[in-house]
Amino acid sequence: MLMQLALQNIDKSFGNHIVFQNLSFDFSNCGFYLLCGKSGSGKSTLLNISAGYEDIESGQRIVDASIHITSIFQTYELIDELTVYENLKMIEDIYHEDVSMDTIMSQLGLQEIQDHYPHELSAGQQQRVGIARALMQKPQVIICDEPTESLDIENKKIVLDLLKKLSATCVVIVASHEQQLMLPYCDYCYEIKDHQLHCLLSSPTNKLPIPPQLQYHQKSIHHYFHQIFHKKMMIMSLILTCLVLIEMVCVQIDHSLFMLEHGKDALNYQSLYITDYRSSLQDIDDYHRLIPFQPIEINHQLKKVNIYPCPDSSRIHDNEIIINKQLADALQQQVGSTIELSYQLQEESYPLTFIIKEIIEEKDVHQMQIYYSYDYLINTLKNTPYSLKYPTQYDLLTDETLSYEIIIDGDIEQAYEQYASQSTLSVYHSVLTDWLIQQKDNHFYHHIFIIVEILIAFLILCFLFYDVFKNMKKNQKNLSIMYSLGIPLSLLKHMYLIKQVKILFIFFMIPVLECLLASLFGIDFSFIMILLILSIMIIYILVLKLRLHALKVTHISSILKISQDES
Ligand SMILES: Nc1ncnc2c1ncn2[C@@H]1O[C@H](COP(=O)(O)OP(=O)(O)OP(=O)(O)O)[C@@H](O)[C@H]1O
Repeated sequence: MLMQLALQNIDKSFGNHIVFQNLSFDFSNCGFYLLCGKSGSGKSTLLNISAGYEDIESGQRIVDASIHITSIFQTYELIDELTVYENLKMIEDIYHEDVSMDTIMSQLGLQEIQDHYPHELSAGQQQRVGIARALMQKPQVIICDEPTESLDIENKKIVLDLLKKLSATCVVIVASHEQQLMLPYCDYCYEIKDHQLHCLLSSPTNKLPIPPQLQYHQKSIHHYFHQIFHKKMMIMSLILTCLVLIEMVCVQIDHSLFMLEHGKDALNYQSLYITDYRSSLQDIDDYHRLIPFQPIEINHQLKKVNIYPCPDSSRIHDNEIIINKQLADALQQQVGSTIELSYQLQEESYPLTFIIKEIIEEKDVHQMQIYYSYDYLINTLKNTPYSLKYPTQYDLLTDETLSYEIIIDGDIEQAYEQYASQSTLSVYHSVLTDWLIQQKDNHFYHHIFIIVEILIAFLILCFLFYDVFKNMKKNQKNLSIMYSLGIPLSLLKHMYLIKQVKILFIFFMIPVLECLLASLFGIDFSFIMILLILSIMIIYILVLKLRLHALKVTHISSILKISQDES
Protein backbone atom coordinates (compact mmCIF):
# COMPACT_ATOMS: atom_id res chain seq x y z
CA MET A 1 0.00 0.00 0.00
CA LEU A 2 1.24 3.48 -0.81
CA MET A 3 0.88 6.61 1.22
CA GLN A 4 -1.56 9.34 0.37
CA LEU A 5 -0.60 12.94 0.95
CA ALA A 6 -2.80 15.56 -0.60
CA LEU A 7 -4.82 18.72 -0.19
CA GLN A 8 -8.19 18.70 -1.95
CA ASN A 9 -10.31 21.75 -2.88
CA ILE A 10 -8.90 23.91 -0.10
CA ASP A 11 -10.37 27.35 0.68
CA LYS A 12 -8.44 29.66 2.98
CA SER A 13 -8.76 33.32 3.80
CA PHE A 14 -7.73 35.68 6.59
CA GLY A 15 -10.75 37.88 7.25
CA ASN A 16 -11.78 39.29 3.87
CA HIS A 17 -8.41 38.50 2.35
CA ILE A 18 -8.73 35.34 0.20
CA VAL A 19 -5.48 33.36 -0.02
CA PHE A 20 -6.63 30.09 -1.66
CA GLN A 21 -9.75 29.17 -3.56
CA ASN A 22 -10.47 25.55 -4.40
CA LEU A 23 -6.77 24.66 -4.33
CA SER A 24 -5.60 21.05 -4.71
CA PHE A 25 -2.06 19.74 -4.22
CA ASP A 26 -0.81 16.17 -4.34
CA PHE A 27 2.59 15.40 -2.84
CA SER A 28 2.36 11.63 -2.49
CA ASN A 29 5.49 11.10 -4.58
CA CYS A 30 8.99 11.39 -3.15
CA GLY A 31 10.95 14.30 -4.52
CA PHE A 32 11.99 17.91 -4.25
CA TYR A 33 8.95 20.23 -4.54
CA LEU A 34 9.55 23.95 -5.05
CA LEU A 35 6.80 26.46 -4.29
CA CYS A 36 7.33 29.89 -5.73
CA GLY A 37 5.22 33.00 -6.11
CA LYS A 38 5.18 36.67 -5.24
CA SER A 39 5.61 37.81 -1.66
CA GLY A 40 2.24 37.49 0.10
CA SER A 41 0.91 34.98 -2.44
CA GLY A 42 0.50 32.31 0.29
CA LYS A 43 3.62 30.10 0.21
CA SER A 44 4.03 29.96 4.02
CA THR A 45 0.27 29.50 4.46
CA LEU A 46 0.29 26.51 2.08
CA LEU A 47 3.22 24.95 3.97
CA ASN A 48 1.44 25.46 7.30
CA ILE A 49 -1.77 23.90 5.95
CA SER A 50 0.23 20.93 4.60
CA ALA A 51 1.88 20.44 8.02
CA GLY A 52 -1.54 20.74 9.73
CA TYR A 53 -0.53 23.89 11.65
CA GLU A 54 -3.20 26.09 10.08
CA ASP A 55 -7.02 25.82 9.91
CA ILE A 56 -8.80 25.49 6.59
CA GLU A 57 -12.30 26.74 5.85
CA SER A 58 -13.32 24.00 3.46
CA GLY A 59 -11.75 21.15 1.55
CA GLN A 60 -9.74 18.23 2.86
CA ARG A 61 -6.21 17.55 4.04
CA ILE A 62 -5.46 13.89 3.42
CA VAL A 63 -2.34 12.83 5.30
CA ASP A 64 -1.84 9.36 6.80
CA ALA A 65 -1.43 9.54 10.59
CA SER A 66 1.76 7.46 10.58
CA ILE A 67 3.59 9.98 8.40
CA HIS A 68 6.10 12.07 10.29
CA ILE A 69 6.18 15.63 8.98
CA THR A 70 8.83 18.03 10.17
CA SER A 71 9.28 21.71 9.45
CA ILE A 72 12.19 24.03 8.97
CA PHE A 73 10.41 27.21 9.93
CA GLN A 74 11.13 30.57 8.40
CA THR A 75 11.77 31.74 11.96
CA TYR A 76 13.92 28.65 12.87
CA GLU A 77 12.00 28.01 16.14
CA LEU A 78 14.70 26.56 18.34
CA ILE A 79 14.10 26.01 22.04
CA ASP A 80 15.70 29.01 23.76
CA GLU A 81 16.28 27.17 27.05
CA LEU A 82 18.53 24.56 25.39
CA THR A 83 21.97 24.92 23.81
CA VAL A 84 22.58 24.05 20.16
CA TYR A 85 23.91 20.65 21.23
CA GLU A 86 20.88 19.99 23.48
CA ASN A 87 18.40 21.13 20.80
CA LEU A 88 19.86 18.42 18.53
CA LYS A 89 20.61 15.77 21.16
CA MET A 90 16.95 15.93 22.21
CA ILE A 91 15.95 14.39 18.84
CA GLU A 92 18.51 11.60 19.20
CA ASP A 93 17.39 10.83 22.77
CA ILE A 94 13.65 10.99 22.13
CA TYR A 95 13.77 8.62 19.15
CA HIS A 96 16.82 6.55 20.18
CA GLU A 97 17.72 6.49 16.51
CA ASP A 98 21.12 6.25 14.98
CA VAL A 99 20.78 9.64 13.34
CA SER A 100 24.48 10.31 12.79
CA MET A 101 24.24 13.56 14.71
CA ASP A 102 27.98 14.17 14.51
CA THR A 103 27.97 13.82 10.73
CA ILE A 104 25.09 16.28 10.28
CA MET A 105 26.71 18.71 12.74
CA SER A 106 30.02 18.61 10.92
CA GLN A 107 28.34 18.85 7.49
CA LEU A 108 26.57 22.03 8.63
CA GLY A 109 29.58 23.36 10.60
CA LEU A 110 27.84 23.42 13.97
CA GLN A 111 30.58 22.01 16.25
CA GLU A 112 32.07 25.38 17.17
CA ILE A 113 28.72 26.77 18.26
CA GLN A 114 27.36 23.67 19.97
CA ASP A 115 27.48 25.21 23.48
CA HIS A 116 25.76 28.44 22.45
CA TYR A 117 22.13 29.22 23.22
CA PRO A 118 19.88 30.19 20.26
CA HIS A 119 19.83 33.89 21.19
CA GLU A 120 23.63 33.96 20.93
CA LEU A 121 23.54 32.83 17.28
CA SER A 122 23.26 34.79 14.03
CA ALA A 123 20.20 34.23 11.83
CA GLY A 124 22.27 32.05 9.47
CA GLN A 125 23.59 29.91 12.35
CA GLN A 126 20.07 29.50 13.76
CA GLN A 127 18.86 28.43 10.35
CA ARG A 128 21.58 25.77 10.09
CA VAL A 129 20.63 24.38 13.52
CA GLY A 130 16.96 24.29 12.46
CA ILE A 131 17.94 22.40 9.31
CA ALA A 132 20.14 19.94 11.24
CA ARG A 133 17.28 19.27 13.68
CA ALA A 134 14.83 18.59 10.85
CA LEU A 135 17.25 16.26 9.05
CA MET A 136 17.93 14.30 12.24
CA GLN A 137 14.27 13.39 12.63
CA LYS A 138 14.37 11.22 9.48
CA PRO A 139 10.89 12.39 8.51
CA GLN A 140 8.84 11.32 5.50
CA VAL A 141 7.94 14.93 4.74
CA ILE A 142 10.24 17.92 5.27
CA ILE A 143 8.55 21.28 4.93
CA CYS A 144 11.00 24.16 4.49
CA ASP A 145 10.07 27.83 4.46
CA GLU A 146 12.93 29.79 2.88
CA PRO A 147 15.54 27.28 4.15
CA THR A 148 18.51 29.03 2.58
CA GLU A 149 17.49 32.65 3.07
CA SER A 150 20.07 33.61 5.71
CA LEU A 151 22.92 31.39 4.47
CA ASP A 152 26.00 32.24 2.43
CA ILE A 153 26.33 30.63 -0.98
CA GLU A 154 28.57 27.83 0.29
CA ASN A 155 26.12 26.83 3.02
CA LYS A 156 23.14 27.23 0.64
CA LYS A 157 24.71 24.56 -1.56
CA ILE A 158 25.47 22.24 1.39
CA VAL A 159 21.85 22.47 2.59
CA LEU A 160 20.34 22.01 -0.86
CA ASP A 161 22.62 19.00 -1.54
CA LEU A 162 21.48 17.45 1.75
CA LEU A 163 17.80 18.07 0.99
CA LYS A 164 18.21 16.73 -2.53
CA LYS A 165 19.80 13.55 -1.15
CA LEU A 166 16.91 13.10 1.29
CA SER A 167 14.29 13.72 -1.42
CA ALA A 168 15.16 10.35 -2.95
CA THR A 169 13.21 8.65 -0.15
CA CYS A 170 11.00 11.41 1.21
CA VAL A 171 8.97 14.47 0.26
CA VAL A 172 10.83 17.78 0.52
CA ILE A 173 8.62 20.85 0.00
CA VAL A 174 10.49 24.11 -0.21
CA ALA A 175 9.02 27.61 -0.41
CA SER A 176 11.59 30.03 -1.76
CA HIS A 177 12.17 33.25 -3.65
CA GLU A 178 15.47 31.87 -4.93
CA GLN A 179 13.92 30.11 -7.93
CA GLN A 180 17.06 30.19 -10.08
CA LEU A 181 19.20 28.64 -7.34
CA MET A 182 16.63 25.90 -6.60
CA LEU A 183 15.59 24.90 -10.11
CA PRO A 184 18.52 22.47 -10.71
CA TYR A 185 17.45 20.55 -7.56
CA CYS A 186 13.70 20.44 -8.33
CA ASP A 187 11.58 17.45 -9.31
CA TYR A 188 8.39 19.53 -9.14
CA CYS A 189 7.91 23.26 -9.34
CA TYR A 190 4.62 25.07 -8.60
CA GLU A 191 3.75 28.73 -8.70
CA ILE A 192 1.02 30.25 -6.50
CA LYS A 193 -0.96 32.75 -8.54
CA ASP A 194 -4.57 33.97 -8.37
CA HIS A 195 -5.29 31.80 -5.26
CA GLN A 196 -4.33 28.67 -7.18
CA LEU A 197 -1.29 26.42 -7.75
CA HIS A 198 0.14 26.27 -11.28
CA CYS A 199 2.51 23.43 -12.15
CA LEU A 200 5.66 24.66 -13.92
CA LEU A 201 7.68 21.45 -13.76
CA SER A 202 6.90 17.79 -13.01
CA SER A 203 9.39 14.92 -13.36
CA PRO A 204 8.29 11.38 -12.61
CA THR A 205 9.47 10.14 -9.21
CA ASN A 206 8.73 7.17 -6.95
CA LYS A 207 5.75 6.97 -4.63
CA LEU A 208 6.40 7.54 -0.92
CA PRO A 209 6.72 4.15 0.82
CA ILE A 210 4.81 3.28 4.02
CA PRO A 211 6.92 4.57 6.91
CA PRO A 212 7.82 2.46 9.94
CA GLN A 213 5.88 3.45 13.08
CA LEU A 214 7.73 6.22 14.88
CA GLN A 215 8.71 5.24 18.43
CA TYR A 216 9.41 8.03 20.88
CA HIS A 217 10.74 7.46 24.39
CA GLN A 218 8.74 9.04 27.16
CA LYS A 219 11.63 9.02 29.63
CA SER A 220 13.71 11.25 27.37
CA ILE A 221 10.73 13.52 26.76
CA HIS A 222 10.36 13.89 30.55
CA HIS A 223 14.06 14.69 30.85
CA TYR A 224 13.97 17.49 28.27
CA PHE A 225 10.58 18.69 29.45
CA HIS A 226 12.12 19.16 32.89
CA GLN A 227 15.07 21.03 31.42
CA ILE A 228 12.91 23.37 29.34
CA PHE A 229 10.13 24.25 31.79
CA HIS A 230 11.35 23.47 35.31
CA LYS A 231 13.57 26.48 36.02
CA LYS A 232 11.07 29.10 34.92
CA MET A 233 8.15 27.41 36.67
CA MET A 234 10.19 27.16 39.90
CA ILE A 235 11.08 30.86 39.77
CA MET A 236 7.48 31.88 39.12
CA SER A 237 6.14 29.67 41.92
CA LEU A 238 8.85 30.94 44.28
CA ILE A 239 7.92 34.58 43.60
CA LEU A 240 4.24 33.74 44.07
CA THR A 241 4.95 31.96 47.36
CA CYS A 242 7.09 34.86 48.61
CA LEU A 243 4.26 37.29 47.84
CA VAL A 244 1.72 35.06 49.62
CA LEU A 245 4.07 34.76 52.61
CA ILE A 246 4.67 38.54 52.78
CA GLU A 247 0.90 39.02 52.67
CA MET A 248 0.47 36.53 55.48
CA VAL A 249 3.15 38.18 57.61
CA CYS A 250 1.46 41.56 57.06
CA VAL A 251 -1.91 40.15 58.05
CA GLN A 252 -0.32 38.55 61.10
CA ILE A 253 1.48 41.75 62.19
CA ASP A 254 -1.70 43.70 61.61
CA HIS A 255 -3.62 41.13 63.61
CA SER A 256 -1.27 41.08 66.57
CA LEU A 257 -0.67 44.85 66.65
CA PHE A 258 -4.18 46.06 66.20
CA MET A 259 -6.53 43.25 67.07
CA LEU A 260 -7.62 42.01 70.43
CA GLU A 261 -5.05 39.51 71.65
CA HIS A 262 -6.81 38.29 74.72
CA GLY A 263 -8.60 35.00 74.60
CA LYS A 264 -12.37 35.13 74.94
CA ASP A 265 -12.18 33.37 78.33
CA ALA A 266 -9.93 35.98 79.88
CA LEU A 267 -12.04 38.71 78.35
CA ASN A 268 -15.27 37.33 79.72
CA TYR A 269 -13.76 36.75 83.12
CA GLN A 270 -13.42 40.46 83.72
CA SER A 271 -16.59 42.20 84.76
CA LEU A 272 -17.92 45.50 83.46
CA TYR A 273 -17.82 48.60 85.64
CA ILE A 274 -20.65 50.93 84.93
CA THR A 275 -21.17 54.45 86.19
CA ASP A 276 -24.72 55.68 85.94
CA TYR A 277 -25.35 59.39 85.57
CA ARG A 278 -29.02 59.13 86.36
CA SER A 279 -30.04 60.61 89.70
CA SER A 280 -31.52 57.34 90.94
CA LEU A 281 -31.34 53.78 89.72
CA GLN A 282 -34.61 52.00 89.07
CA ASP A 283 -33.55 48.43 88.60
CA ILE A 284 -30.75 48.41 91.14
CA ASP A 285 -31.07 44.72 91.91
CA ASP A 286 -29.82 43.89 88.45
CA TYR A 287 -26.43 45.28 89.36
CA HIS A 288 -23.78 44.38 91.84
CA ARG A 289 -22.92 47.42 93.81
CA LEU A 290 -19.25 48.23 93.56
CA ILE A 291 -17.62 47.90 96.98
CA PRO A 292 -14.69 50.32 97.11
CA PHE A 293 -12.00 47.97 98.50
CA GLN A 294 -8.55 49.33 99.17
CA PRO A 295 -5.28 47.86 97.84
CA ILE A 296 -3.72 45.00 99.82
CA GLU A 297 -0.23 45.03 101.25
CA ILE A 298 1.90 42.28 99.75
CA ASN A 299 5.60 42.08 100.66
CA HIS A 300 5.40 45.61 102.14
CA GLN A 301 3.94 47.04 98.94
CA LEU A 302 0.37 48.05 98.26
CA LYS A 303 -0.99 45.99 95.33
CA LYS A 304 -4.27 46.27 93.45
CA VAL A 305 -6.13 43.00 93.76
CA ASN A 306 -9.40 42.28 91.95
CA ILE A 307 -12.04 41.75 94.62
CA TYR A 308 -15.32 40.52 93.16
CA PRO A 309 -18.57 39.01 94.34
CA CYS A 310 -18.45 35.25 93.83
CA PRO A 311 -20.41 34.38 90.66
CA ASP A 312 -21.68 31.17 92.31
CA SER A 313 -23.37 32.52 95.47
CA SER A 314 -24.03 29.06 96.93
CA ARG A 315 -20.29 28.31 97.03
CA ILE A 316 -19.42 30.61 99.96
CA HIS A 317 -21.22 32.10 102.95
CA ASP A 318 -20.63 34.79 105.56
CA ASN A 319 -17.05 35.95 105.73
CA GLU A 320 -15.62 33.18 103.58
CA ILE A 321 -13.61 34.01 100.49
CA ILE A 322 -12.08 32.17 97.55
CA ILE A 323 -8.69 33.32 96.31
CA ASN A 324 -6.78 32.29 93.23
CA LYS A 325 -3.36 30.65 93.14
CA GLN A 326 -1.53 33.85 92.15
CA LEU A 327 -2.69 35.60 95.31
CA ALA A 328 -2.13 32.53 97.51
CA ASP A 329 1.46 32.33 96.24
CA ALA A 330 2.09 36.04 96.69
CA LEU A 331 0.70 36.06 100.25
CA GLN A 332 1.91 32.52 101.04
CA GLN A 333 -1.51 31.77 102.49
CA GLN A 334 -3.36 28.47 102.79
CA VAL A 335 -6.98 27.37 103.10
CA GLY A 336 -8.29 28.22 106.57
CA SER A 337 -6.07 31.24 107.18
CA THR A 338 -7.48 34.74 107.49
CA ILE A 339 -7.09 37.92 105.44
CA GLU A 340 -8.04 41.44 106.43
CA LEU A 341 -9.67 43.54 103.71
CA SER A 342 -10.69 47.18 104.07
CA TYR A 343 -13.32 49.10 102.22
CA GLN A 344 -13.44 52.85 102.11
CA LEU A 345 -16.39 55.18 102.48
CA GLN A 346 -16.02 58.98 102.67
CA GLU A 347 -12.26 58.81 103.33
CA GLU A 348 -12.87 56.38 106.20
CA SER A 349 -11.43 52.90 106.15
CA TYR A 350 -13.41 49.91 107.54
CA PRO A 351 -11.58 46.61 108.05
CA LEU A 352 -13.22 43.18 107.77
CA THR A 353 -11.68 39.78 108.44
CA PHE A 354 -12.26 36.94 105.98
CA ILE A 355 -11.41 33.22 106.05
CA ILE A 356 -9.90 31.56 102.96
CA LYS A 357 -12.29 28.77 102.06
CA GLU A 358 -10.70 27.63 98.82
CA ILE A 359 -7.69 28.28 96.59
CA ILE A 360 -8.49 27.90 92.87
CA GLU A 361 -6.37 27.71 89.72
CA GLU A 362 -7.82 29.88 86.99
CA LYS A 363 -7.12 29.34 83.30
CA ASP A 364 -6.20 32.48 81.32
CA VAL A 365 -6.24 34.72 84.40
CA HIS A 366 -3.00 36.39 85.38
CA GLN A 367 -4.16 38.87 88.04
CA MET A 368 -4.58 38.19 91.72
CA GLN A 369 -8.27 37.69 92.54
CA ILE A 370 -10.55 37.40 95.55
CA TYR A 371 -14.22 36.32 95.50
CA TYR A 372 -16.43 37.26 98.44
CA SER A 373 -20.06 36.59 99.35
CA TYR A 374 -22.01 39.52 98.03
CA ASP A 375 -25.02 38.92 100.29
CA TYR A 376 -22.79 38.88 103.37
CA LEU A 377 -21.14 42.17 102.47
CA ILE A 378 -24.38 43.98 101.63
CA ASN A 379 -25.94 42.72 104.89
CA THR A 380 -22.92 43.96 106.80
CA LEU A 381 -23.22 47.37 105.12
CA LYS A 382 -26.97 47.48 105.81
CA ASN A 383 -26.44 46.62 109.51
CA THR A 384 -23.61 49.06 110.10
CA PRO A 385 -24.93 52.44 111.32
CA TYR A 386 -23.39 55.58 109.83
CA SER A 387 -24.95 58.97 110.54
CA LEU A 388 -28.26 60.67 110.79
CA LYS A 389 -28.24 61.51 107.12
CA TYR A 390 -27.31 57.98 106.12
CA PRO A 391 -28.66 55.54 108.72
CA THR A 392 -26.45 52.72 107.37
CA GLN A 393 -23.27 52.44 105.33
CA TYR A 394 -25.43 50.87 102.61
CA ASP A 395 -27.50 54.07 102.32
CA LEU A 396 -24.34 56.08 101.96
CA LEU A 397 -22.99 53.75 99.28
CA THR A 398 -26.30 53.85 97.35
CA ASP A 399 -26.43 57.60 97.38
CA GLU A 400 -22.86 58.51 96.69
CA THR A 401 -21.40 55.82 94.55
CA LEU A 402 -23.20 55.31 91.37
CA SER A 403 -20.67 52.85 90.07
CA TYR A 404 -21.70 49.25 89.67
CA GLU A 405 -19.99 46.10 88.71
CA ILE A 406 -21.82 43.72 86.41
CA ILE A 407 -20.92 40.11 85.81
CA ILE A 408 -22.04 39.28 82.31
CA ASP A 409 -23.11 35.77 81.52
CA GLY A 410 -22.54 35.87 77.76
CA ASP A 411 -20.56 37.81 75.19
CA ILE A 412 -18.74 40.58 77.02
CA GLU A 413 -17.90 42.52 73.83
CA GLN A 414 -21.56 42.65 72.87
CA ALA A 415 -22.59 43.68 76.37
CA TYR A 416 -19.85 46.35 76.40
CA GLU A 417 -21.13 47.85 73.16
CA GLN A 418 -24.72 47.65 74.36
CA TYR A 419 -24.04 49.52 77.63
CA ALA A 420 -21.61 51.95 76.02
CA SER A 421 -24.25 53.00 73.53
CA GLN A 422 -26.48 54.29 76.34
CA SER A 423 -25.82 57.98 76.85
CA THR A 424 -26.44 57.96 80.61
CA LEU A 425 -23.85 55.22 81.27
CA SER A 426 -20.09 55.21 81.28
CA VAL A 427 -18.59 51.73 80.86
CA TYR A 428 -15.20 50.42 81.89
CA HIS A 429 -13.62 47.03 81.24
CA SER A 430 -9.96 46.52 82.02
CA VAL A 431 -9.21 44.85 78.65
CA LEU A 432 -11.78 46.20 76.24
CA THR A 433 -11.41 49.83 77.29
CA ASP A 434 -7.60 49.70 76.94
CA TRP A 435 -7.95 48.04 73.58
CA LEU A 436 -10.37 50.65 72.27
CA ILE A 437 -8.03 53.44 73.37
CA GLN A 438 -5.12 51.63 71.69
CA GLN A 439 -7.21 51.20 68.54
CA LYS A 440 -7.90 54.90 68.40
CA ASP A 441 -4.18 55.69 68.77
CA ASN A 442 -3.18 53.19 66.09
CA HIS A 443 -5.81 54.18 63.57
CA PHE A 444 -3.30 55.73 61.17
CA TYR A 445 -0.84 52.80 61.23
CA HIS A 446 -3.70 50.35 60.92
CA HIS A 447 -4.82 52.06 57.71
CA ILE A 448 -1.27 51.95 56.34
CA PHE A 449 -1.16 48.20 57.01
CA ILE A 450 -4.49 47.68 55.30
CA ILE A 451 -3.23 49.60 52.23
CA VAL A 452 -0.04 47.46 52.18
CA GLU A 453 -2.13 44.28 52.41
CA ILE A 454 -4.38 45.40 49.54
CA LEU A 455 -1.33 46.34 47.44
CA ILE A 456 0.30 42.94 47.96
CA ALA A 457 -2.96 41.15 47.16
CA PHE A 458 -3.18 43.24 43.97
CA LEU A 459 0.43 42.31 43.15
CA ILE A 460 -0.38 38.61 43.60
CA LEU A 461 -3.32 38.94 41.19
CA CYS A 462 -1.19 40.86 38.63
CA PHE A 463 1.51 38.23 38.94
CA LEU A 464 -1.00 35.40 38.36
CA PHE A 465 -2.38 37.16 35.29
CA TYR A 466 1.13 37.80 34.02
CA ASP A 467 2.09 34.17 34.49
CA VAL A 468 -1.06 32.75 32.91
CA PHE A 469 -1.17 35.10 29.94
CA LYS A 470 2.35 36.27 29.17
CA ASN A 471 4.53 33.42 30.38
CA MET A 472 2.12 30.82 29.12
CA LYS A 473 2.56 32.25 25.62
CA LYS A 474 6.28 31.53 25.76
CA ASN A 475 5.57 28.04 27.07
CA GLN A 476 2.95 27.47 24.37
CA LYS A 477 5.63 28.28 21.83
CA ASN A 478 7.95 25.65 23.30
CA LEU A 479 5.09 23.12 23.41
CA SER A 480 4.35 23.90 19.74
CA ILE A 481 8.00 23.36 18.79
CA MET A 482 8.06 20.06 20.67
CA TYR A 483 4.87 19.03 18.86
CA SER A 484 6.52 19.86 15.54
CA LEU A 485 9.24 17.37 16.50
CA GLY A 486 6.63 14.59 16.46
CA ILE A 487 5.58 14.39 20.12
CA PRO A 488 1.76 14.19 20.51
CA LEU A 489 0.27 17.48 21.72
CA SER A 490 -2.08 15.75 24.20
CA LEU A 491 0.92 14.14 25.93
CA LEU A 492 2.75 17.48 26.07
CA LYS A 493 -0.28 19.31 27.52
CA HIS A 494 -0.77 16.60 30.12
CA MET A 495 2.90 16.70 31.17
CA TYR A 496 2.83 20.49 31.36
CA LEU A 497 -0.23 20.60 33.60
CA ILE A 498 1.06 17.85 35.90
CA LYS A 499 4.42 19.60 36.24
CA GLN A 500 2.81 22.94 37.00
CA VAL A 501 0.46 21.39 39.58
CA LYS A 502 3.37 19.56 41.29
CA ILE A 503 5.54 22.68 41.61
CA LEU A 504 2.62 24.84 42.71
CA PHE A 505 1.62 22.24 45.26
CA ILE A 506 5.09 22.21 46.84
CA PHE A 507 5.25 25.99 47.07
CA PHE A 508 1.69 26.46 48.23
CA MET A 509 2.30 23.94 50.98
CA ILE A 510 4.71 26.43 52.63
CA PRO A 511 2.04 29.07 53.42
CA VAL A 512 -0.48 26.32 54.22
CA LEU A 513 1.95 24.84 56.78
CA GLU A 514 2.59 28.28 58.19
CA CYS A 515 -1.19 28.70 58.55
CA LEU A 516 -1.51 25.37 60.33
CA LEU A 517 1.34 26.35 62.67
CA ALA A 518 -0.36 29.67 63.35
CA SER A 519 -3.57 27.87 64.19
CA LEU A 520 -1.61 25.74 66.68
CA PHE A 521 -0.69 28.99 68.42
CA GLY A 522 -4.32 29.99 68.48
CA ILE A 523 -4.44 32.58 65.70
CA ASP A 524 -7.93 32.16 64.31
CA PHE A 525 -7.54 33.68 60.81
CA SER A 526 -5.45 30.75 59.59
CA PHE A 527 -8.40 28.68 58.35
CA ILE A 528 -9.61 31.53 56.15
CA MET A 529 -6.06 31.98 54.83
CA ILE A 530 -5.83 28.28 53.93
CA LEU A 531 -9.16 28.52 52.09
CA LEU A 532 -7.95 31.65 50.30
CA ILE A 533 -4.67 30.07 49.23
CA LEU A 534 -6.41 26.89 48.07
CA SER A 535 -8.94 28.85 46.05
CA ILE A 536 -6.15 30.90 44.40
CA MET A 537 -4.43 27.62 43.54
CA ILE A 538 -7.59 26.05 42.11
CA ILE A 539 -8.48 29.14 40.06
CA TYR A 540 -4.92 29.32 38.75
CA ILE A 541 -4.96 25.67 37.66
CA LEU A 542 -8.41 26.05 36.06
CA VAL A 543 -7.29 29.09 34.05
CA LEU A 544 -4.13 27.22 33.06
CA LYS A 545 -6.20 24.24 31.96
CA LEU A 546 -8.44 26.50 29.87
CA ARG A 547 -5.38 28.08 28.25
CA LEU A 548 -3.97 24.67 27.46
CA HIS A 549 -7.32 23.55 26.08
CA ALA A 550 -7.14 26.45 23.63
CA LEU A 551 -3.79 25.19 22.34
CA LYS A 552 -4.73 23.36 19.13
CA VAL A 553 -2.56 21.81 16.44
CA THR A 554 -4.23 23.98 13.81
CA HIS A 555 -3.24 27.14 15.74
CA ILE A 556 0.43 26.31 15.91
CA SER A 557 1.51 28.51 13.01
CA SER A 558 -0.19 31.55 14.58
CA ILE A 559 1.26 30.74 18.04
CA LEU A 560 4.77 30.59 16.58
CA LYS A 561 4.12 33.73 14.55
CA ILE A 562 2.86 35.68 17.61
CA SER A 563 5.77 34.59 19.81
CA GLN A 564 8.20 35.54 17.03
CA ASP A 565 6.57 38.98 16.63
CA GLU A 566 6.81 39.56 20.39
CA SER A 567 10.44 38.55 20.70
N1 LIG B 1 -2.16 35.07 10.63
C1 LIG B 1 -2.48 35.86 9.62
N2 LIG B 1 -3.44 36.78 9.78
C2 LIG B 1 -3.84 37.60 8.76
N3 LIG B 1 -3.29 37.55 7.54
C3 LIG B 1 -2.32 36.66 7.32
C4 LIG B 1 -1.86 35.75 8.33
N4 LIG B 1 -0.88 34.97 7.82
C5 LIG B 1 -0.74 35.36 6.53
N5 LIG B 1 -1.59 36.35 6.23
C6 LIG B 1 -1.76 37.00 4.91
O1 LIG B 1 -1.93 35.98 3.97
C7 LIG B 1 -1.20 36.26 2.81
C8 LIG B 1 -0.25 35.11 2.53
O2 LIG B 1 0.75 35.11 3.53
P1 LIG B 1 2.01 34.16 3.46
O3 LIG B 1 2.84 34.43 4.65
O4 LIG B 1 1.55 32.77 3.26
O5 LIG B 1 2.73 34.70 2.13
P2 LIG B 1 4.13 34.28 1.52
O6 LIG B 1 3.89 33.98 0.09
O7 LIG B 1 4.75 33.22 2.35
O8 LIG B 1 4.92 35.64 1.69
P3 LIG B 1 6.52 35.83 1.83
O9 LIG B 1 7.13 35.32 0.58
O10 LIG B 1 6.68 37.31 1.96
O11 LIG B 1 6.92 35.07 3.06
C9 LIG B 1 -0.48 37.57 3.05
O12 LIG B 1 -1.23 38.57 2.41
C10 LIG B 1 -0.51 37.75 4.52
O13 LIG B 1 -0.61 39.10 4.86
